[in-house]
Amino acid sequence: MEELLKWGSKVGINLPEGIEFVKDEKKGITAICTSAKGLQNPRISAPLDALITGDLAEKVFGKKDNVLLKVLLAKLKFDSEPTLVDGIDLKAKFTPYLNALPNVVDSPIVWNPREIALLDNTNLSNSLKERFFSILKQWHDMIQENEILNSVQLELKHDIELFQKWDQLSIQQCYEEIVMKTVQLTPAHWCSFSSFLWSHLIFTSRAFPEYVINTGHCKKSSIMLLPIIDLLNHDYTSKVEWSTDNNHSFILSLLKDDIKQGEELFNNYGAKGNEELLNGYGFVLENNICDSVTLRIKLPLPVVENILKTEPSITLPIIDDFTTYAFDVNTKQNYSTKTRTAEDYKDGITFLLQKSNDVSLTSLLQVFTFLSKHDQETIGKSIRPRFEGLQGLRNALHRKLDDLALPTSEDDYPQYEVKEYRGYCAKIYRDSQMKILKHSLDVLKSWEKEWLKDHKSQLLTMDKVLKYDTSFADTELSACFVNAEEDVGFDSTFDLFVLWIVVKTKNNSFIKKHQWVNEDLQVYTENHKQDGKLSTVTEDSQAFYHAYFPHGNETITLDQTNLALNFITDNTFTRSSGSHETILVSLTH
Ligand SMILES: C[S@@+](CC[C@H](N)C(=O)[O-])C[C@H]1O[C@@H](n2cnc3c(N)ncnc32)[C@H](O)[C@@H]1O
Repeated sequence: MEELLKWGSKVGINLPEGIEFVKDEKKGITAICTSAKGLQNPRISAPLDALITGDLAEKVFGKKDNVLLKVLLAKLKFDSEPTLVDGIDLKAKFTPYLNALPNVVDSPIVWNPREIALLDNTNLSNSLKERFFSILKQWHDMIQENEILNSVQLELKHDIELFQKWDQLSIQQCYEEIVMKTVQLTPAHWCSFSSFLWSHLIFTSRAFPEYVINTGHCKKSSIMLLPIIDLLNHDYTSKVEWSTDNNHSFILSLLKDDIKQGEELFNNYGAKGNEELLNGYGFVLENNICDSVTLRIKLPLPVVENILKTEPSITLPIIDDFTTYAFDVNTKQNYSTKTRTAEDYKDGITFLLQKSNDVSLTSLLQVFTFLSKHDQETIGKSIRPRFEGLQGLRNALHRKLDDLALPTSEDDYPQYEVKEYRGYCAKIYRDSQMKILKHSLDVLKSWEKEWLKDHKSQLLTMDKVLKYDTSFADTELSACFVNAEEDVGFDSTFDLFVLWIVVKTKNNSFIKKHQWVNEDLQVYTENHKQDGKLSTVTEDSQAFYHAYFPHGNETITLDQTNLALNFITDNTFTRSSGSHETILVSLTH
């Protein structure tokens, strides 16, 4: 560290008095205020010449590009030969910085198989191979495309073959064949994938946007490294400003005028959840108020097209709407779906559930409502699809929550050790994901309770039917089964509703309180006269009829059962919680 600070002052990095860099077991290097008087709005600045930017990559490899910048860092770190730019050896120039960079960033990308097993059933584990491949592909495509790097291809044969047989590789092989060389800093070649992976993680965990010093003259996505400034750890409450001057220096200002002795100085990497922090930076925050659960829903593109066309008010975000870089303090920008087409959703619709707001939950519910809607129902007016959508969403969240509670496969990999810190990160990440899901389920439950209350007069439960329609309960139902050889049991309130409709229409005996059901039935039959829906007996209706009347029934026909079953299917929802109660919703009431 001393060497790095000495180098920093030589190259013009300006650090205020009263800051000491101290090693912390969990956070690595931390910047601590040592001044008895405290620090007031301290600023750290670094001149352009002390930075590692895409311009250097361009001078070495002929093109300014983030991937080539990562290759440059790998070259400086692992190539024993000098890297000359304008007569200066960059390797020698940046040695103190290169030596101070962490050997390993604790991203799950470089965890061993046992550690990865601790993440079983989380998003991070489910997408690990996909993310690993996208880094490998970045490296592979760059090697193929760049003429200067073409010359080293022969030495990269092993890694290129790994790329080619990627589909057959297990996580364990990735670890053994690639990652071990990365974490042990023993890549076969400076341009190998193992060295690229080290560099890639250095960039994901500590890069800054170049546009701060080069506004309008670089791509928005261009990144760079800022020695010493990048030693500051993350706190999402820290107020900071990133700026520049006429000489393109980078200036980090901490907007806090009372940093006390012993306090840590923080940068702010943005409002990031633990998934993003763990994946890109290798750490998590306990009680992270920015934490979220990412839900990706893949729908057939014609369905997406239909939503975009008919329900433009439904918000359909994609992952890019949330992707933030190390440098985006203003995360979760506003996004507009107006100009999107179904093709934009080929990788799915992405929602980020958070405890702090219900925005995503509301949008998700709209999507589930849309998916539950029949042709004659509308999103705004019909309450049945809203209730059914809520049940569908609740089921989906429950499944995710249940998956997260399953035991992991950690014991399958006894040959590997678990690093305590990684075990800790996995636990905090998983627990927080579960807490957010439970919170969302609680919110859905409270919404359902509210709606049930608000729409009480339009809803009918079997309990209420049995309570008021005493003739059905006492005689009409049993009369249907007088010839049954065995006692008949009713599987569900859904089935009872179908039988109720069958019996009441046959006997024309709806009680006054339930006349609206009779009216709804007329409307329903009328609505479906044109489309022929009711003229074909469905397989479900046949199965229902044969289950209850295996030897037929003298007074109840298959056609009547078909009408009742269709009516009940289309006009009820079944609660997913507890009793799985079916509730009839009025069309006209
Ligand atoms: C930009 S660097 C900060 C300097 C770093 N501590 C070092 O030793 O080089 C980012 C890395 O610091 C660590 N880090 C930053 N903020 C942290 C925090 N709030 N808690 C734990 N680790 C943190 C993580 O290892 C992360 O990858």
